[in-house]
Amino acid sequence: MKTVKGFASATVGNVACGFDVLGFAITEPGDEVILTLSDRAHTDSPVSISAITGDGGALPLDPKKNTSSFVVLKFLEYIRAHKQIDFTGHISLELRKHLPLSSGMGSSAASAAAALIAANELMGLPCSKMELVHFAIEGERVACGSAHADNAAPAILGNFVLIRSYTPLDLITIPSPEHLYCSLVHPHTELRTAYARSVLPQEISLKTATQQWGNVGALVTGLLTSDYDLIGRSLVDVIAEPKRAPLIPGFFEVKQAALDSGALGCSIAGSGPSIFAFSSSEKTALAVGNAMKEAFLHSKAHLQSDMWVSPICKEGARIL
Ligand SMILES: Nc1ncnc2c1ncn2[C@@H]1O[C@H](COP(=O)(O)OP(=O)(O)O)[C@@H](O)[C@H]1O
Ligand SMILES: N[C@@H](CCOP(=O)(O)O)C(=O)O
Repeated sequence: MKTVKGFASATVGNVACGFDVLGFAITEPGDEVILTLSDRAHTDSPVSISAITGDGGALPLDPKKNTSSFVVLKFLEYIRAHKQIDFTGHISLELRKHLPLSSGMGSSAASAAAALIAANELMGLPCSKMELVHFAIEGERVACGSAHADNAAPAILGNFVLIRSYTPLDLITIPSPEHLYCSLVHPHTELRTAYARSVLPQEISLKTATQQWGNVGALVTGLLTSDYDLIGRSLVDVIAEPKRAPLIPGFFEVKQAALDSGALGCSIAGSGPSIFAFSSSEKTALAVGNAMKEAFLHSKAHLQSDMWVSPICKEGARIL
């Protein structure tokens, strides 16, 4: 018997203007996956889920439906076909969820990334982290019906990740400026990723497109040059935020509270309902996060929320 524990932290997809093409990882919180390898096949499937904690019983135990076990199945198929590793044993998977579901914090991606980093360790590191991203993206298709990489890629790789192309997959990791901090606030309500995607327009005007890609280029430039003002000016989303903000009670009050407290910029984390803000110091990020929590509480919905302040995670998914 051999046991390995993997960890992957929360991620923020889109990063305002980068819908489906930009995301970053924070350091905490995250999901843990414990894999136990045994020589004998216990069931027809080479992977089974022994336990899930922290999900309130919401997640599927079927190994083909839970993102954590599904990606391990895909990983085993891949190393058999491309790495000449024919796995004949059994892997028992325990998932410990510390990320809230349907939160905008890349919950399904974190489960998948933690499982993949553990499986790769268990099988003797046959794949690079970049190879593992492919399986994590397929896990997103199982979780919410779309194979978007802006949570999956940073969950595995850390840092900021720009997805230049999906076919073929072309990912660029972008280092974070030294003094960039994220305030992430999760209101106690759910917004399913699949639904939040269903409200988006299928077509946009040329004017809207030029605004959006101008900001993506400026945001990437700001990150690469540590230009904090440019980062803040670039956090403008004219595609998803206008459609999704009405789905988040108190969004506009929370965003204004963040900016009034010194945030560089603020927008929806992923597909929401969480909201993130960037600051150029940890002290400001803490003040911004607290102001955002207060704004949720005093909004019409009187929402309680959880708040984290974090630098950008540079390591990505890792073994504990
Ligand atoms: N292991 C898993 N962890 C989280 N969500 C999962 C998992 N397996 C399946 N899902 C489903 O994935 C969907 C996407 O939600 P989730 O990823 O939690 O949202 P977000 O990415 O906004 O945090 C949810 O409907 C959830 O039930
Ligand atoms: N690009 C995706 C990001 C979804 O992030 P999640 O954390 O809410 O799953 C989208 O905007 O749908």
